[in-house]
Amino acid sequence: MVAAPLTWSFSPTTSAVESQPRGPSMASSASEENVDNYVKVSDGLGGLPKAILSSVHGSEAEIYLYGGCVTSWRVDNTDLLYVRPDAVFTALKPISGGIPHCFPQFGAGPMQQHGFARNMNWSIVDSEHVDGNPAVTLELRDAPYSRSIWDYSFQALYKVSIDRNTLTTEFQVTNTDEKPFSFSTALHTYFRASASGASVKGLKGCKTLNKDPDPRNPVEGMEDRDVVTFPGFVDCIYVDAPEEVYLDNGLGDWITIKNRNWSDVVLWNPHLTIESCYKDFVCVENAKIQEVQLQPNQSWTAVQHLSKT
Ligand SMILES: O=P(O)(O)OC[C@H]1O[C@@H](O)[C@H](O)[C@@H](O)[C@@H]1O
Repeated sequence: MVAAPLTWSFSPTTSAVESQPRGPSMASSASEENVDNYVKVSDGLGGLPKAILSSVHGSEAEIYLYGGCVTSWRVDNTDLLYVRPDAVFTALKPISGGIPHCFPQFGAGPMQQHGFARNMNWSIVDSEHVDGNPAVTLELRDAPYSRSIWDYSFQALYKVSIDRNTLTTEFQVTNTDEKPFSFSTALHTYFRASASGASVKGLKGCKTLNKDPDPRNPVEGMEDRDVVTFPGFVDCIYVDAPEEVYLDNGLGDWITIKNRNWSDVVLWNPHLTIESCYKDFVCVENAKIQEVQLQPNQSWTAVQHLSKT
């Protein structure tokens, strides 16, 4: 394993609200800077910095520091993730696509939908590679913007690594405050798909909380299908889901979605509510719906491991 010297990190995390649009100095310093042979930072859309991971095996991933959002995961020259055509890269709104973070709240609640982590700037704090397979670690800390919404000191670390046909993310939240806090969270993964042909296996027998028709009052049920499809609007939480589920994206790819400590799975397809692109993706989200309670200095870690089979 080789740890690269760090050449890229941002000064204190700012929010979209506090931060000004990125000025030329930030944008120009971001263009094509090598962190090492396998990790590069360059200007992405809208001049927003993104880390590009390239494995010796040909696979690649891109991560925007805005939102700590993985926007692309390419295996065999095919991007298995999906960014919606209406996604904006202005740092004024979360990036709609890839793997947005929902933290410290999943869904609707006292704060904005899905929390604030997806609309704050994360920093690169580490990078390494193992036999030509790169990894980068991003960090998000509390800032005046997050404090104005959720008045706690925290550190979130997000390690993203790729191998020949895998993308692994490790998400760790530490309570750096002097008082306890609790949160819910998810990785809101958008997979490129043919929604009408896509299906998910492995959820049979799970308790379901169906957010359709009222996301604030989900209806309890039980999944009795071996193969769950997306015939129309789908917005459903699978509670205590297994550690492994399988996505057939309807385009010829099978993706195994393994996890450690992400206890729940959410399936979402907006159907006609996002008419322009609902046919082209499905969301299969590893989530932690029941709030995690952390005492001062305690951490919580969860891993998501995607592999194209
Ligand atoms: O449009 P957003 O804020 O990214 O959220 C999209 C969807 O995200 C899903 O995770 C939720 O279950 C849905 O209820 C929600 O509509």
